Amino acid sequence: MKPILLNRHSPCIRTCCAESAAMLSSVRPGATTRISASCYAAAPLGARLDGRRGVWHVGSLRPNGCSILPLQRCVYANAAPAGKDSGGSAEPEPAPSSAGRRGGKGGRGYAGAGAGPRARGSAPSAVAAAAQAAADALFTDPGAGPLAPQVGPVAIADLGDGRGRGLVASRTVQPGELLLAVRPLALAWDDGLAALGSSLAQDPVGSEPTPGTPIDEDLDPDLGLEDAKFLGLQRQLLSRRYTLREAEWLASLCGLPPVSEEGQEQGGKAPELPPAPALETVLAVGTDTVERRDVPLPDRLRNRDILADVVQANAFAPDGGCEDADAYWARRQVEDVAVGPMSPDDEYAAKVDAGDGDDGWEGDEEPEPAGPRAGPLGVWPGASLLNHSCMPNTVAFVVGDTLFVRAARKVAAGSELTVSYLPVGGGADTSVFGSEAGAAADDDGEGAAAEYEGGSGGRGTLLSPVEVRRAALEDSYGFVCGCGRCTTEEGLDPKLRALIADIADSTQGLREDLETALAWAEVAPDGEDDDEEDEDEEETKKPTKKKGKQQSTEDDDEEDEDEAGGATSGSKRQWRKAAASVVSQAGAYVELMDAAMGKLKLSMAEQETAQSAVVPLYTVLWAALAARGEIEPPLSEMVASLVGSVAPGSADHLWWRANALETAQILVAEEEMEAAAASTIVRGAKAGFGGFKRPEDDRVANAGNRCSAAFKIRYGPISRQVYKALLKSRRERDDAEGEAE
Ligand SMILES: C[S@@+](CC[C@H](N)C(=O)[O-])C[C@H]1O[C@@H](n2cnc3c(N)ncnc32)[C@H](O)[C@@H]1O
Repeated sequence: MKPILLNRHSPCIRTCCAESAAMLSSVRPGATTRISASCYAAAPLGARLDGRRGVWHVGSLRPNGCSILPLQRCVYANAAPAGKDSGGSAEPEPAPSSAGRRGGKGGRGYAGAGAGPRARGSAPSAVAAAAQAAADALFTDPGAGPLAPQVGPVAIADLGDGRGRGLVASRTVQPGELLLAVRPLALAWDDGLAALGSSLAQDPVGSEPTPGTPIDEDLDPDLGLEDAKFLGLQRQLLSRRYTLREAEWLASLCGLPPVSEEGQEQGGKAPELPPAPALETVLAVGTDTVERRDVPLPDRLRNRDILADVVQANAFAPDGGCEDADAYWARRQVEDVAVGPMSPDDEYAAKVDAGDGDDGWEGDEEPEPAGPRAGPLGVWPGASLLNHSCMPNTVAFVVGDTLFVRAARKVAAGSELTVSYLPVGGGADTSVFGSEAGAAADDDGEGAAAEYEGGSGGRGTLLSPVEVRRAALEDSYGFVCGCGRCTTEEGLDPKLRALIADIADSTQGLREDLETALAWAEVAPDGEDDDEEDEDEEETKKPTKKKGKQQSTEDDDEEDEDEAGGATSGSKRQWRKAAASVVSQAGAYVELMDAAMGKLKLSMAEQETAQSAVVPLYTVLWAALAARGEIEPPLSEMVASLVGSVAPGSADHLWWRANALETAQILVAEEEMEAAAASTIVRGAKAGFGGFKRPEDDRVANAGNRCSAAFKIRYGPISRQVYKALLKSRRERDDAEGEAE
């Protein structure tokens, strides 16, 4: 069997791996597929990681061409039909482009095109057989696969107490479990908005809504991105055609009774959860292979105010499944560390794959990677019944245009399933209604809490204190959040609350101080050694950030005195002092917090709430330590970036969370082995064998700390139990895999 090689820099394979792992089943049985070394999601399919070099053996065949996530820069792996050997090192036909439907992006070519042969041996037959069975189960056993063709253990419930309807778990749900997979009623991507603006201006919505006024009336040339998205959704709801089920859902979201096929009202019948889309539908984004859409928007819904309300109350802005450009490049770096730098062939293939649809090399110019895009704003039936909590137990993210909702922790049978309407903060702008609700906190402008920026540019976030979160939610949705975290936070000891508010205020100041420090670092020399002579002026101008060795504050001051004068040493001195000051202030707050929490005998819930309230402080502290070179980059940075960049709630994500430390250990061990080979003699002579501190200890701890911070930033507080559950499920999976092999 000839191998098929996928590009190892195919981000979506990892990012959305729980869903896209299914795509691996499209590869020829026994084929060798080379993808990211960290695509652990493939394991449940029976794929096996070969060593640590990113080679997977996959053992299943889907006769159809597979095009995972055509919106992103994904691999198209068109396996030849069963029994038909393509007769070479994988030259599948180009996958049909569906990306052109959105924002004019073209399809992508086969990732391996032009990359040359990178064949590995075929998979051992036992592994291939196991993989085949596992992959087959994905399609034949409704409960087995990540895209099982039914909705997860979810039921609609009338909750009372002012929260209206909601979703509850119909049985105990494990962390990471898929709860919903839903296709949208309307969807707006950032990159489609320019088109939306001009199309709204030139092509007003055809049929004038009655009895409301045309949506286009709101259009003005300075329309902001968020408003344009909301208008775009209204326009789509107005002008598109629906399946009967969708029309019923829309009516239900409008608070109107559903209509039968003959147009009769069906008096208050509660909507059923929409069935999960078939795998083929999810993969072939934008096509309607399951149900025909032939119902126009019912006249009674042709009302601008009604549609505006539907959008306002029900639109989600979940994670797009692929991360933003920074995280994408950060991950590329990590991959380089993990599997070695790309060969020129691979680099070329990755660029083509990430580019705008060329599937071959044309001309001299290299195609530029397009970079992943942010998530869309959309209305998804079913998921629109999820109520908010500041300690949500689910996360939502988009693959293609399908919204996936997964459990972020264990949920007991009968408990309500919740999601956060606020962005999580800390720069990871994963949110449901993030921009709207977040912006509301800006206007509030009152008191210390309102000034607190919560790590997300002045917006109320999941990490903001209770007052800010509540103000944002009340402003946007008109409810006062009474979730467990809000009530716990309210009930905290007044002194501790005051301390948290104080810390929240100070964090923004510290963040600014750190920025100042980093600005100084930009102009400081890039010398390895602090007592070196200043570099020449050319070097001084280089915009580099100092990431040097560990250095105490006292040493800094002493050595500053020794330095030659002038702008260079001045910059260096300023940078060190500013960073040292941030470290010491943030450190003092952390100690205060620890002391306060130690004195008050807090319950677990109170501890978690208090800790989550100061996560932004920790972020600043880590950044300041890194700026001073006290956390050794790049490892801790890279592990944290990686953890932060995968789709929240995906199996990949949960895996990374639970195994960050282990990952760091592997990376460090690898690095250390290499370093040791080079410097055993020197180190042995300096410290004596066994006499020196193993350098990985701190670095692993740092990586672990940063990962759990990233976890908190995404999810809010996480209990020990959940963390244990994740580790346990990981261990169980490892054991099962071990036995299978
Ligand atoms: C996306 S809908 C959720 C489903 C809604 N409960 C229903 O019955 O259709 C959003 C609306 O639900 C209500 N809601 C959501 N979370 C809530 C909470 N934690 N407390 C009170 N009301 C909430 C608010 O009225 C909000 O505008």
